[in-house]
Amino acid sequence: MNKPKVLFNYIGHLPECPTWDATTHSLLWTDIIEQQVHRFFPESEKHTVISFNEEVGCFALREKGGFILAMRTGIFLTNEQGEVESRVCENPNNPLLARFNDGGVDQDGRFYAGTYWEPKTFNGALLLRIDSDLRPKVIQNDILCANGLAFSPDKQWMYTSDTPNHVIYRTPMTENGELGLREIFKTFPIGKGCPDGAAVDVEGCYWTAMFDGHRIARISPTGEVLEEHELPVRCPTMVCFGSDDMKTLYITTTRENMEEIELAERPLSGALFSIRTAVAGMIKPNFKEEK
Ligand SMILES: O=C1O[C@H](CS(=O)(=O)O)[C@@H](O)[C@H](O)[C@H]1O
Repeated sequence: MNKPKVLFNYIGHLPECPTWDATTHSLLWTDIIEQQVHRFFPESEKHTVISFNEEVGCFALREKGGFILAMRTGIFLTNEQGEVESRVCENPNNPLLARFNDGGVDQDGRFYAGTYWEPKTFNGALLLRIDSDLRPKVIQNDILCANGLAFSPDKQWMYTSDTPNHVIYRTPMTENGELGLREIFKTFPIGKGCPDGAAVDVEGCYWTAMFDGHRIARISPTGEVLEEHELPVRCPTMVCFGSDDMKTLYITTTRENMEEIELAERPLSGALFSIRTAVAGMIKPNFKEEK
């Protein structure tokens, strides 16, 4: 089995939302706490950073060029340089209590972004969807930390996870994107790591970062753990597929809330890793707008 490799010499604070840009052959990700979007070109090792005024929980590339970004106070459209063109909507949660976290785009180009209920007092977070008409809809609630968004290749299931609640959910979807009732897909015992950001491969298997669990797991559509890939860090945050054959799994990790003693023991906490996989991953589509 392939071992995870360090992608390049970079240590982030809270890297999330790795996104492969097939047009430029580059990998993007956000560093939520540092309020930045990074881009790395694996061939040339060129690295660029765009800074924002708020935490960027997640983002997607727009079909028209530029980004759709879920920042603490709302969802924004920007150009390629990250300059804000318009605000799509406000954060439907109180932004003083909940920032945006995980998100992405489904195969029909709709953008989803979930929040993180930071006081952790109850499941106060939610999942929001922006369709091509740019109208926001809250599509799910009863979440503590929205995570793990991914879609099955047959478009029948939306997967999500809730990291501190140790659970992966799946929700049936109709052809036009209507969602049914959320159901539990898999739960995880306390102390063995919790499901964080995820991606799906062409066989419909769900690859999840196991936060607090030092590993990435590949889970079959029936919930069986098929593969596990150990990492030299405790907290991977999210994965995405990329490269020309879509057989490279890129992994973000974090050093958020870690003590000096742990950072000394696991100095790669916050680095980006990659693993070559036997099966290709699904392409992450760009966000589609009508106007
Ligand atoms: O996605 C995220 O998940 C983690 C895990 S937890 O909610 O604390 O269990 C969190 O630390 C991180 O800030 C967030 O981006």
